[in-house]
Amino acid sequence: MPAPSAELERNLRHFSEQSLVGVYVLRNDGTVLHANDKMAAMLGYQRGAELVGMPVASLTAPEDLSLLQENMQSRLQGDAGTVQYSYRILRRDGTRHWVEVHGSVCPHEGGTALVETALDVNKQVQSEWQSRMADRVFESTSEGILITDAEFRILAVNPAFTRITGYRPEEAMDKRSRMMTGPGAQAEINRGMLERLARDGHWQGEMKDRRKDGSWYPAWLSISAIRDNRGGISNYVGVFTDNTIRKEAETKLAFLADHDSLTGLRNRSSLMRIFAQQIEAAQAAGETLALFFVDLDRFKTVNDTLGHHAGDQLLVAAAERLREQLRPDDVLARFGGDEFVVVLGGSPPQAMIAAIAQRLINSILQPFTINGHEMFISASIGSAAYPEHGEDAITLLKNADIAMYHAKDRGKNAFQLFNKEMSNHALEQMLLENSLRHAIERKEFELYYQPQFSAQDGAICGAEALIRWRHPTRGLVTPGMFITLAEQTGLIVPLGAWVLREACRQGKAWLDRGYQFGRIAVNLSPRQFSSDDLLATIDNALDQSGLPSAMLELEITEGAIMQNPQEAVVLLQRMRELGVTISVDDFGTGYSSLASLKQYPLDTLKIDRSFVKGIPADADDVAITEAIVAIAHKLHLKVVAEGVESQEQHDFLRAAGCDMVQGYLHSQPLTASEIEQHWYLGGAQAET
Ligand SMILES: Nc1nc2c(ncn2[C@@H]2O[C@@H]3COP(=O)(O)O[C@H]4[C@@H](O)[C@H](n5cnc6c(=O)[nH]c(N)nc65)O[C@@H]4COP(=O)(O)O[C@H]3[C@H]2O)c(=O)[nH]1
Repeated sequence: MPAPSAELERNLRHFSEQSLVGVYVLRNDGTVLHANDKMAAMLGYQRGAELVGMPVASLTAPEDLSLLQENMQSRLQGDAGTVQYSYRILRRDGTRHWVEVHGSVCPHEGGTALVETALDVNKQVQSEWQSRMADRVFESTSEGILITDAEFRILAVNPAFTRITGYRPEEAMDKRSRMMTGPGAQAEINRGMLERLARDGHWQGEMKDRRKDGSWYPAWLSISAIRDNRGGISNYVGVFTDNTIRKEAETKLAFLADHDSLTGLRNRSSLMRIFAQQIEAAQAAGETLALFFVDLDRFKTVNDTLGHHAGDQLLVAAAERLREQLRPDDVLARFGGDEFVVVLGGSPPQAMIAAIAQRLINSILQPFTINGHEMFISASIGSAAYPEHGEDAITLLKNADIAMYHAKDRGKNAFQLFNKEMSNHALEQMLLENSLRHAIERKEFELYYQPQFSAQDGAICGAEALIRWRHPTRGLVTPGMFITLAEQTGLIVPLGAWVLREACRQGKAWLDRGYQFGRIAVNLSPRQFSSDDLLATIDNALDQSGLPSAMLELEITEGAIMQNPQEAVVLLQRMRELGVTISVDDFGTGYSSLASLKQYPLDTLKIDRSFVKGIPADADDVAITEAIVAIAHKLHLKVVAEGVESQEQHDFLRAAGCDMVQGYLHSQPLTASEIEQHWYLGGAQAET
């Protein structure tokens, strides 16, 4: 073949430079011999000349290099004349770009050169890829998708649409979408769905849709409007899910929050809310209400002898019997354990109240068959009426409880209406004891914390844990009302163990969150102090919580030590060996001689509130306080003054050398979250 004339070669070069496709010629060693400007532009360079001499490998995405090399080899070996293939070039900025190449060979200096014309197909490849992906999403997503025209006539649906609605694509095609326009959607259309779509191009909300089998279900639907070139809406794309399961879960959760999981009756907290609303409504309408407090007699015996499972079955059956005796709008709640509460509205007359109570009692008297055993129990019912026996839920519940107690006292299986003579002290105590027995398992106790501050510089150095009882009918009860009773009945032992566990748990939680609060002080009552398992209880509380033992301070009253001074020495010594610190509470009231103190392993003395109260006016209190501080310091003990209410008391105590102060002047006892706030805000400093 004759060599091209110089003119032809010039023209070819010119043609190559003008070309809209990229052209490059490679030597058989893979370096660039010639490249046009279009090729250079595709690769991110200014001029084709810049590429001359560069190895084609550096202009190719590494993952496609072997493909390129194979194609070059087959041409160089004469196996192929022209080839066509696509690969990714590597641009100057490191990005990749798809090109479609037509490759051939031409003679060059007695050998062969490779000629490549490259077409930029990047956009095309990407859009094909996107459309493949969109197809895959359309096919495989769990959301139903439907595409309609501007009149909501269905053009396409995906498999999930069929799964949710039951309609196959051919059944849905060309029909107007009922979900978007049908009766279930009417309210939304009226509420401006179409305007929203026209204005914002998007709408979402809940639709009622009907499946092929005729059943309705809630669909969470989101519609997007697609516009044509002239800006008009040409299509809608709807994406929806079947909301049934979520709705059911929401309803179930709401139900669980308000109902007792065993019997399905209202629980105590929802009863209190409903009852308060009923009282308000009755007050507005000038109506009366009747409240029953129902307690199953001998339930505990069944539970103890046949086990919890049988007990549970009995409760469910008893609840069902009570429900059968009432009208649907009477309120029936499980108050706790074997106690139920009924509220009758609409001014029930006295005779009717008694008749309904008797019906409830009779229903429980019928034998129950549980696990093949026949069981006989009975019920005692106390009743109180609004507004005659109380104007708020708590008072009415308390009075119905008192009346119930009277019914039990009269030999059980009876109904008793409350009257004012019933509320005497002895009975109150009995009731209190009764509910105290259930209070731990019902988680009715809380700990409050009163901070202790350094008298000298105001820094926080500890907090005393003080128990509170959130009583179901009496509200927040302070320890003065029940600690003595708990002592007398022995309930203080499990209660005290709970206090220890809870205080240690809370202390460790604060520690983990970085609070510097010094020590947590926990009161030990005399009965706890003499209980055999005290050391094990302390050890367990520390062990379970992980609170360092040095951060726990145990407060023992002077009286408790004096009850048995010899044993106290040994016990205190062993407590010390656990690593806790020990303080003597109410110091000055227990007639211990100050001199005898030195035989006890103590860390702190707490000056009783009764002395603090008198200072600085009362000379005796002043003298006692000064003496306690002086001797305590001689014995290397710290002194805390409790019940500090005034600035004068504080100033006096500071001047007397008292180490720490605790009292309303600085802070009331606070809930765990309040005291955190206090530390944070107060920068752990008392203001005085
Ligand atoms: N007037 C006055 N009172 C102040 C002032 N600052 C604090 N107080 C109150 O004084 C009591 C101090 O606790 P305590 O002497 O150990 O006296 C305690 C303690 O003996 C006992 N107690 C409290 N929690 C527990 C506990 O968890 N276990 C045992 N065994 N006893 C506890 O009940 C007692 C009374 O506790 P609270 O009612 O919480 O009463 C707390 C506290 O609220 C003040 O400035 N002025």
